[in-house]
Amino acid sequence: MSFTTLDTFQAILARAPQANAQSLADAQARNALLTKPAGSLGRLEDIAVWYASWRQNARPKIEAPQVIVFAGNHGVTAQGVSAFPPEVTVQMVANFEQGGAAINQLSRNAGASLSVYALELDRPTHDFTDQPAMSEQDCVAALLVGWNAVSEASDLLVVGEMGIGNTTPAAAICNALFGGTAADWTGRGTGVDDAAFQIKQDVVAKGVAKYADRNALHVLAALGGRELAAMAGAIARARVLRIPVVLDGFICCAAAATLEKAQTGALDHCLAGHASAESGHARLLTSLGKDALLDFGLRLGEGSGAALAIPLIKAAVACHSDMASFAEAGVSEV
Ligand SMILES: O=C(O)c1ccc[n+]([C@@H]2O[C@H](COP(=O)([O-])O)[C@@H](O)[C@H]2O)c1
Ligand SMILES: Cc1cc2nc[nH]c2cc1C
Repeated sequence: MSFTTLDTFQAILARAPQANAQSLADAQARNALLTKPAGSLGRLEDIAVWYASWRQNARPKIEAPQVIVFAGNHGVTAQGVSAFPPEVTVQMVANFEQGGAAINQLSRNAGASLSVYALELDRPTHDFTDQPAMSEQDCVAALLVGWNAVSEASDLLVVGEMGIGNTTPAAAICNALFGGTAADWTGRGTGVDDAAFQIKQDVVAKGVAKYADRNALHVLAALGGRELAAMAGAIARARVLRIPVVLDGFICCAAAATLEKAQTGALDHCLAGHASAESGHARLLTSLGKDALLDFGLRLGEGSGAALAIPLIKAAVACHSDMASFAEAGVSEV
Protein backbone atom coordinates (compact mmCIF):
# COMPACT_ATOMS: atom_id res chain seq x y z
CA MET A 1 0.00 0.00 0.00
CA SER A 2 1.32 3.43 -0.93
CA PHE A 3 0.24 6.68 -2.60
CA THR A 4 1.29 9.15 -5.26
CA THR A 5 -1.11 12.07 -4.65
CA LEU A 6 -2.69 13.82 -1.67
CA ASP A 7 -6.06 12.38 -2.72
CA THR A 8 -4.80 8.79 -2.65
CA PHE A 9 -3.11 9.48 0.72
CA GLN A 10 -6.43 10.80 2.02
CA ALA A 11 -8.16 7.62 0.78
CA ILE A 12 -5.69 5.54 2.83
CA LEU A 13 -6.63 7.56 5.93
CA ALA A 14 -10.30 6.84 5.25
CA ARG A 15 -9.70 3.06 5.15
CA ALA A 16 -7.32 2.89 8.13
CA PRO A 17 -7.88 0.25 10.83
CA GLN A 18 -9.69 0.98 14.07
CA ALA A 19 -8.88 -0.22 17.60
CA ASN A 20 -9.90 -3.83 18.18
CA ALA A 21 -13.10 -3.90 20.27
CA GLN A 22 -12.56 -7.49 21.46
CA SER A 23 -9.00 -6.78 22.66
CA LEU A 24 -10.32 -3.67 24.40
CA ALA A 25 -12.96 -5.72 26.23
CA ASP A 26 -10.45 -8.49 27.05
CA ALA A 27 -7.93 -5.96 28.41
CA GLN A 28 -10.62 -4.29 30.53
CA ALA A 29 -11.56 -7.70 31.90
CA ARG A 30 -7.91 -8.50 32.70
CA ASN A 31 -7.45 -5.10 34.36
CA ALA A 32 -10.36 -5.90 36.70
CA LEU A 33 -8.59 -9.09 37.95
CA LEU A 34 -5.25 -7.52 38.91
CA THR A 35 -4.05 -7.22 42.52
CA LYS A 36 -5.03 -3.61 43.21
CA PRO A 37 -8.17 -1.77 44.26
CA ALA A 38 -10.26 -1.04 41.14
CA GLY A 39 -9.02 2.10 39.40
CA SER A 40 -6.07 2.58 41.77
CA LEU A 41 -3.51 2.82 38.96
CA GLY A 42 -5.45 5.76 37.55
CA ARG A 43 -4.46 6.80 34.04
CA LEU A 44 -1.91 3.98 33.82
CA GLU A 45 -4.90 1.64 33.51
CA ASP A 46 -6.47 3.68 30.68
CA ILE A 47 -3.17 3.82 28.80
CA ALA A 48 -2.63 0.04 29.07
CA VAL A 49 -6.14 -0.82 27.91
CA TRP A 50 -5.90 1.66 25.02
CA TYR A 51 -2.51 0.24 24.02
CA ALA A 52 -3.88 -3.35 24.11
CA SER A 53 -6.81 -2.36 21.87
CA TRP A 54 -4.43 -1.06 19.16
CA ARG A 55 -2.05 -4.02 19.41
CA GLN A 56 -4.97 -6.49 19.24
CA ASN A 57 -3.53 -8.20 22.30
CA ALA A 58 -5.04 -8.07 25.80
CA ARG A 59 -1.61 -8.76 27.35
CA PRO A 60 0.84 -6.80 25.22
CA LYS A 61 4.51 -5.92 25.71
CA ILE A 62 6.55 -2.90 24.64
CA GLU A 63 9.91 -4.15 23.47
CA ALA A 64 10.76 -2.09 20.39
CA PRO A 65 9.96 1.61 20.69
CA GLN A 66 11.16 3.68 17.72
CA VAL A 67 12.00 7.39 17.67
CA ILE A 68 12.32 9.07 14.27
CA VAL A 69 13.48 12.68 13.87
CA PHE A 70 12.82 14.47 10.57
CA ALA A 71 14.67 17.65 9.66
CA GLY A 72 13.63 20.34 7.17
CA ASN A 73 14.46 23.90 6.20
CA HIS A 74 12.01 26.74 5.62
CA GLY A 75 12.04 29.61 3.11
CA VAL A 76 9.99 31.67 5.53
CA THR A 77 13.08 32.09 7.76
CA ALA A 78 14.09 34.89 5.33
CA GLN A 79 11.41 36.98 7.07
CA GLY A 80 13.33 36.86 10.37
CA VAL A 81 10.89 34.61 12.28
CA SER A 82 13.43 32.58 14.32
CA ALA A 83 15.97 33.50 16.97
CA PHE A 84 18.49 31.16 15.27
CA PRO A 85 19.93 31.05 11.72
CA PRO A 86 18.79 28.27 9.34
CA GLU A 87 22.30 26.65 9.30
CA VAL A 88 21.48 25.32 12.77
CA THR A 89 19.18 22.68 11.20
CA VAL A 90 22.01 20.86 9.40
CA GLN A 91 24.36 21.43 12.35
CA MET A 92 21.87 19.79 14.71
CA VAL A 93 21.45 16.85 12.31
CA ALA A 94 25.22 16.28 12.65
CA ASN A 95 24.81 16.52 16.43
CA PHE A 96 22.04 13.86 16.34
CA GLU A 97 24.31 11.63 14.26
CA GLN A 98 27.17 12.09 16.77
CA GLY A 99 24.89 11.31 19.72
CA GLY A 100 25.17 14.77 21.29
CA ALA A 101 21.57 16.02 21.31
CA ALA A 102 18.91 15.74 24.00
CA ILE A 103 16.94 13.24 21.89
CA ASN A 104 19.93 10.85 21.81
CA GLN A 105 19.94 10.70 25.61
CA LEU A 106 16.14 10.54 25.95
CA SER A 107 15.83 7.76 23.35
CA ARG A 108 18.53 5.69 25.05
CA ASN A 109 16.93 6.31 28.44
CA ALA A 110 13.62 5.02 27.05
CA GLY A 111 15.21 1.94 25.42
CA ALA A 112 14.16 3.23 22.00
CA SER A 113 15.94 3.12 18.65
CA LEU A 114 16.61 6.50 17.05
CA SER A 115 16.82 7.32 13.36
CA VAL A 116 17.25 10.71 11.71
CA TYR A 117 16.09 11.77 8.24
CA ALA A 118 17.32 15.07 6.77
CA LEU A 119 14.89 16.15 4.03
CA GLU A 120 16.60 18.15 1.30
CA LEU A 121 18.12 20.66 3.71
CA ASP A 122 19.90 22.46 0.89
CA ARG A 123 16.54 23.07 -0.83
CA PRO A 124 14.36 24.94 1.70
CA THR A 125 10.61 25.14 1.15
CA HIS A 126 9.31 28.31 -0.50
CA ASP A 127 8.38 31.28 1.66
CA PHE A 128 4.61 30.79 2.01
CA THR A 129 3.97 34.55 2.08
CA ASP A 130 5.11 34.46 -1.55
CA GLN A 131 3.95 31.08 -2.91
CA PRO A 132 2.92 27.65 -1.54
CA ALA A 133 5.71 26.21 0.64
CA MET A 134 5.58 22.91 -1.25
CA SER A 135 4.08 21.65 -4.47
CA GLU A 136 1.79 18.62 -4.13
CA GLN A 137 4.64 16.50 -5.51
CA ASP A 138 7.11 17.80 -2.89
CA CYS A 139 4.58 17.23 -0.13
CA VAL A 140 3.86 13.67 -1.29
CA ALA A 141 7.61 12.94 -1.47
CA ALA A 142 8.02 14.11 2.15
CA LEU A 143 4.95 12.16 3.32
CA LEU A 144 6.52 9.07 1.73
CA VAL A 145 9.83 9.57 3.59
CA GLY A 146 7.86 9.38 6.82
CA TRP A 147 5.66 6.54 5.60
CA ASN A 148 8.71 4.43 4.70
CA ALA A 149 10.67 5.28 7.85
CA VAL A 150 8.39 3.35 10.21
CA SER A 151 9.64 -0.13 11.06
CA GLU A 152 7.01 -2.88 10.96
CA ALA A 153 8.73 -4.33 14.04
CA SER A 154 8.12 -1.21 16.16
CA ASP A 155 5.61 -1.43 18.96
CA LEU A 156 5.54 2.28 19.91
CA LEU A 157 6.44 5.27 17.72
CA VAL A 158 7.66 8.78 18.48
CA VAL A 159 8.03 11.27 15.63
CA GLY A 160 10.02 14.41 16.23
CA GLU A 161 11.43 17.25 14.18
CA MET A 162 14.26 19.71 13.76
CA GLY A 163 13.77 22.75 11.55
CA ILE A 164 14.76 26.32 12.25
CA GLY A 165 11.67 28.46 11.62
CA ASN A 166 9.15 25.63 11.84
CA THR A 167 6.99 27.08 14.61
CA THR A 168 5.86 29.60 11.96
CA PRO A 169 4.42 27.00 9.53
CA ALA A 170 3.03 25.09 12.53
CA ALA A 171 1.17 28.19 13.74
CA ALA A 172 -0.09 28.93 10.22
CA ILE A 173 -1.41 25.37 9.82
CA CYS A 174 -3.23 25.57 13.17
CA ASN A 175 -4.74 28.96 12.35
CA ALA A 176 -5.84 27.70 8.92
CA LEU A 177 -7.37 24.49 10.31
CA PHE A 178 -8.94 25.74 13.53
CA GLY A 179 -9.59 29.47 12.95
CA GLY A 180 -9.04 32.22 15.53
CA THR A 181 -6.31 34.79 15.04
CA ALA A 182 -2.59 34.53 14.24
CA ALA A 183 -1.91 35.70 17.81
CA ASP A 184 -3.83 32.69 19.19
CA TRP A 185 -1.40 30.27 17.57
CA THR A 186 1.91 32.12 17.31
CA GLY A 187 4.49 31.69 20.07
CA ARG A 188 8.11 32.65 20.54
CA GLY A 189 9.60 29.36 19.30
CA THR A 190 13.33 29.34 20.00
CA GLY A 191 12.87 32.73 21.73
CA VAL A 192 12.27 35.60 19.31
CA ASP A 193 12.30 39.19 20.60
CA ASP A 194 9.24 41.44 20.54
CA ALA A 195 9.96 42.89 17.08
CA ALA A 196 10.43 39.46 15.44
CA PHE A 197 7.38 38.17 17.31
CA GLN A 198 5.24 40.86 15.67
CA ILE A 199 6.69 40.03 12.23
CA LYS A 200 6.02 36.34 12.88
CA GLN A 201 2.33 36.99 13.63
CA ASP A 202 2.00 39.08 10.46
CA VAL A 203 3.69 36.33 8.42
CA VAL A 204 1.28 33.72 9.84
CA ALA A 205 -1.73 35.95 9.09
CA LYS A 206 -0.52 36.50 5.52
CA GLY A 207 -0.12 32.78 4.83
CA VAL A 208 -3.47 31.97 6.38
CA ALA A 209 -5.23 34.63 4.29
CA LYS A 210 -3.81 33.00 1.16
CA TYR A 211 -4.34 29.29 1.82
CA ALA A 212 -6.81 28.61 4.67
CA ASP A 213 -9.62 27.75 2.25
CA ARG A 214 -7.86 24.58 1.04
CA ASN A 215 -8.53 21.12 2.42
CA ALA A 216 -6.31 19.95 5.27
CA LEU A 217 -3.67 18.04 3.29
CA HIS A 218 -3.35 20.91 0.83
CA VAL A 219 -2.93 23.26 3.82
CA LEU A 220 -0.04 20.99 4.89
CA ALA A 221 1.52 21.43 1.43
CA ALA A 222 0.94 25.20 1.19
CA LEU A 223 1.85 26.24 4.74
CA GLY A 224 3.84 23.30 6.13
CA GLY A 225 7.30 21.95 5.57
CA ARG A 226 8.99 18.70 4.63
CA GLU A 227 9.61 17.54 8.21
CA LEU A 228 5.96 18.23 9.10
CA ALA A 229 4.75 16.22 6.10
CA ALA A 230 7.17 13.40 6.97
CA MET A 231 5.79 13.28 10.53
CA ALA A 232 2.25 13.11 9.13
CA GLY A 233 3.28 10.28 6.78
CA ALA A 234 4.86 8.31 9.63
CA ILE A 235 1.83 8.76 11.91
CA ALA A 236 -0.45 7.52 9.11
CA ARG A 237 1.77 4.49 8.41
CA ALA A 238 1.83 3.64 12.12
CA ARG A 239 -1.96 3.60 12.04
CA VAL A 240 -1.98 1.12 9.17
CA LEU A 241 0.53 -1.07 11.07
CA ARG A 242 -1.42 -0.68 14.36
CA ILE A 243 1.58 0.90 16.08
CA PRO A 244 0.53 3.37 18.81
CA VAL A 245 2.13 6.82 18.52
CA VAL A 246 3.24 9.35 21.13
CA LEU A 247 2.88 12.89 19.84
CA ASP A 248 5.50 15.49 20.74
CA GLY A 249 5.14 19.27 20.93
CA PHE A 250 3.61 22.06 18.88
CA ILE A 251 5.11 21.27 15.47
CA CYS A 252 4.48 17.54 15.71
CA CYS A 253 0.87 18.12 16.80
CA ALA A 254 0.29 20.70 14.03
CA ALA A 255 1.43 18.13 11.47
CA ALA A 256 -0.77 15.48 13.11
CA ALA A 257 -3.74 17.88 13.10
CA THR A 258 -3.77 17.90 9.30
CA LEU A 259 -4.53 14.14 9.43
CA GLU A 260 -7.31 14.59 11.96
CA LYS A 261 -8.88 17.36 9.87
CA ALA A 262 -8.54 15.24 6.72
CA GLN A 263 -10.15 12.22 8.42
CA THR A 264 -11.87 12.45 11.80
CA GLY A 265 -10.43 9.82 14.15
CA ALA A 266 -7.10 9.62 12.26
CA LEU A 267 -5.26 10.27 15.56
CA ASP A 268 -7.15 7.74 17.68
CA HIS A 269 -3.95 5.64 17.84
CA CYS A 270 -2.01 8.62 19.27
CA LEU A 271 -1.39 9.90 22.79
CA ALA A 272 -0.15 13.41 23.53
CA GLY A 273 3.24 12.87 25.20
CA HIS A 274 3.57 16.32 26.72
CA ALA A 275 2.28 19.86 26.82
CA SER A 276 4.90 22.13 25.26
CA ALA A 277 5.66 25.56 26.66
CA GLU A 278 5.10 26.95 23.14
CA SER A 279 1.97 29.10 23.40
CA GLY A 280 -0.59 27.59 21.08
CA HIS A 281 0.13 23.99 22.06
CA ALA A 282 -2.44 23.97 24.87
CA ARG A 283 -5.09 25.29 22.46
CA LEU A 284 -4.03 22.72 19.87
CA LEU A 285 -4.28 19.82 22.33
CA THR A 286 -7.76 21.02 23.31
CA SER A 287 -8.74 21.24 19.63
CA LEU A 288 -7.51 17.66 19.13
CA GLY A 289 -9.27 16.42 22.30
CA LYS A 290 -5.95 15.17 23.75
CA ASP A 291 -4.81 15.40 27.36
CA ALA A 292 -0.99 15.50 27.65
CA LEU A 293 0.79 12.90 29.77
CA LEU A 294 3.52 15.29 30.97
CA ASP A 295 3.74 19.03 31.52
CA PHE A 296 7.43 19.71 32.08
CA GLY A 297 7.80 23.08 30.36
CA LEU A 298 9.78 21.59 27.46
CA ARG A 299 9.87 23.48 24.15
CA LEU A 300 12.74 21.73 22.42
CA GLY A 301 11.13 19.57 19.76
CA GLU A 302 13.24 16.63 18.43
CA GLY A 303 10.56 14.29 19.83
CA SER A 304 11.98 15.02 23.28
CA GLY A 305 8.73 15.36 25.25
CA ALA A 306 7.26 12.26 23.62
CA ALA A 307 10.43 10.24 24.26
CA LEU A 308 10.30 11.34 27.90
CA ALA A 309 6.80 9.82 28.10
CA ILE A 310 7.83 6.40 26.69
CA PRO A 311 8.89 5.00 30.11
CA LEU A 312 5.47 6.00 31.49
CA ILE A 313 3.67 4.05 28.77
CA LYS A 314 6.03 1.11 29.28
CA ALA A 315 5.22 1.22 33.01
CA ALA A 316 1.48 1.17 32.29
CA VAL A 317 1.78 -1.85 29.98
CA ALA A 318 4.19 -3.70 32.32
CA CYS A 319 1.74 -3.39 35.23
CA HIS A 320 -1.18 -4.48 33.07
CA SER A 321 0.54 -7.46 31.48
CA ASP A 322 2.77 -8.72 34.31
CA MET A 323 0.84 -8.16 37.55
CA ALA A 324 -0.73 -11.17 39.21
CA SER A 325 -4.48 -11.58 39.50
CA PHE A 326 -6.14 -11.86 42.95
CA ALA A 327 -6.63 -15.60 42.31
CA GLU A 328 -3.02 -16.20 41.22
CA ALA A 329 -1.55 -14.34 44.19
CA GLY A 330 -4.04 -15.64 46.77
CA VAL A 331 -5.05 -12.11 47.75
CA SER A 332 -8.56 -11.74 49.19
CA GLU A 333 -11.06 -9.69 47.18
CA VAL A 334 -14.00 -7.78 48.66
O1 LIG B 1 8.18 21.08 20.15
C1 LIG B 1 7.88 22.26 20.42
O2 LIG B 1 6.81 22.55 20.96
C2 LIG B 1 8.86 23.35 20.04
C3 LIG B 1 8.61 24.66 20.45
C4 LIG B 1 9.52 25.64 20.11
C5 LIG B 1 10.65 25.32 19.34
N1 LIG B 1 10.86 24.06 18.93
C6 LIG B 1 12.06 23.71 18.12
O3 LIG B 1 12.72 24.90 17.72
C7 LIG B 1 12.77 25.03 16.31
C8 LIG B 1 11.69 25.95 15.84
O4 LIG B 1 11.70 27.19 16.50
P1 LIG B 1 11.74 28.53 15.62
O5 LIG B 1 11.82 29.63 16.63
O6 LIG B 1 12.99 28.44 14.80
O7 LIG B 1 10.50 28.51 14.82
C9 LIG B 1 12.56 23.64 15.76
O8 LIG B 1 13.80 23.02 15.53
C10 LIG B 1 11.77 22.93 16.85
O9 LIG B 1 12.18 21.60 17.00
C11 LIG B 1 9.99 23.07 19.29
C1 LIG C 1 20.25 24.46 19.34
C2 LIG C 1 18.87 24.04 18.90
C3 LIG C 1 18.46 22.69 19.09
C4 LIG C 1 17.19 22.31 18.66
N1 LIG C 1 16.54 21.15 18.69
C5 LIG C 1 15.35 21.30 18.15
N2 LIG C 1 15.22 22.54 17.79
C6 LIG C 1 16.34 23.23 18.08
C7 LIG C 1 16.72 24.55 17.89
C8 LIG C 1 17.99 24.95 18.31
C9 LIG C 1 18.37 26.37 18.11
